[in-house]
Amino acid sequence: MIIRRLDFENYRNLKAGQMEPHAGVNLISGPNAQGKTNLLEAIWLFTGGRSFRGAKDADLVLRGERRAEVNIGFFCEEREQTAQIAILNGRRNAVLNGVPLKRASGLIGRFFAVLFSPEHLSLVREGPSFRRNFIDAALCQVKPGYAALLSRYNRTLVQRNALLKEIPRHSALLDTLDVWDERLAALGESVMKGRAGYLEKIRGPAQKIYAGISQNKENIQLEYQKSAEDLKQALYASRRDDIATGHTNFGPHRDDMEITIDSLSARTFGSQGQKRSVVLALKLAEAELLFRETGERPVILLDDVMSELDSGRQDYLLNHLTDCQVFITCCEPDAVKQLRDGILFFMDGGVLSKK
Ligand SMILES: Nc1ncnc2c1ncn2[C@@H]1O[C@H](COP(=O)(O)OP(=O)(O)OP(=O)(O)O)[C@@H](O)[C@H]1O
Repeated sequence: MIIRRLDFENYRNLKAGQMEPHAGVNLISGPNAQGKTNLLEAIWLFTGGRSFRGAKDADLVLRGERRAEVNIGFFCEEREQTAQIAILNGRRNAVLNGVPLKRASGLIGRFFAVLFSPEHLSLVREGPSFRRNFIDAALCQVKPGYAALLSRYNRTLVQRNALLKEIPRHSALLDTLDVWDERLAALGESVMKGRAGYLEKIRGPAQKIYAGISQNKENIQLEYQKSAEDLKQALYASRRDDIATGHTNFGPHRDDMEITIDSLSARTFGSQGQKRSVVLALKLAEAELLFRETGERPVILLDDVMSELDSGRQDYLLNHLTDCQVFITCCEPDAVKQLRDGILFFMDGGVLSKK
């Protein structure tokens, strides 16, 4: 997947401009608040997803204007293609190869990108839900039916929890718990199998990439941690606790992914740079898996990735991701000097220029 050209009009603070990116690395430098992230966000919208900053579509239009538009020409599935995103009246519309799509989400599966943004550091810094979400989001992209399975599991979990809260007041309802346990255990086992399987696949690429980032000085290990080995049995055994607390204490909603660097927990012992490197390795490994599943290498979007990384790690990102097209934003003037091949852009007040 290669973006050949991109133009924008009234997208956030990007008034009007265009770029012809390099097929390799595109480094977008500039001081804070100039529009670098806005540019990555505009590219991200072509995945069919919403703003990765949780913004409403209406907020994506330059203040005071009615309509925003972003166009790309890109090479995918061995042919040149075009796509357009337009935002009008708080709605995002998409056109693919001249054909208007019913919904902007119709672009899902037609344009692939993998994004690193500083918010993703929660994956290592925060609690298990961020790690579960990472695996779930990645699986939804590559495994047909996984999103539906997950939502069935979550719905069943909500229903079981509602029942647990009712049982103390209506003891006859205890008899119906068997049915819900059976259902939840079956769905839960499938979710856990899917996640553990994904981890098996991503482990090798993530280890290789992490070794590259750390210049072969460190190793990471990823392990899926189940809250229960036999879910049906665990649900049965914890009924008393579950009824007392009013929620289900075992299942994939309580699982985690343990990440260690040289056998020490990345969350507890990792430095800022190591944590950042772990998240990068996971994201780049996700891109590798997308390639294996779809045959397309996603565009890599790295927002504000350089800070906290030493020059060796920065060098890896700038000069060793040779298989895919990469867009990197950065504020560090020194990082820019390390770029060996690629194009250096400068963003100033929403105006993009080549350096
Ligand atoms: N709808 C909008 N209309 C006009 N300006 C906007 C709109 N949305 C955001 N902005 C402006 O865009 C700027 C932020 O741009 P962006 O987040 O891309 O910065 P950045 O260059 O990535 O900075 P940093 O290096 O700090 O991450 C802010 O000044 C903000 O006010």
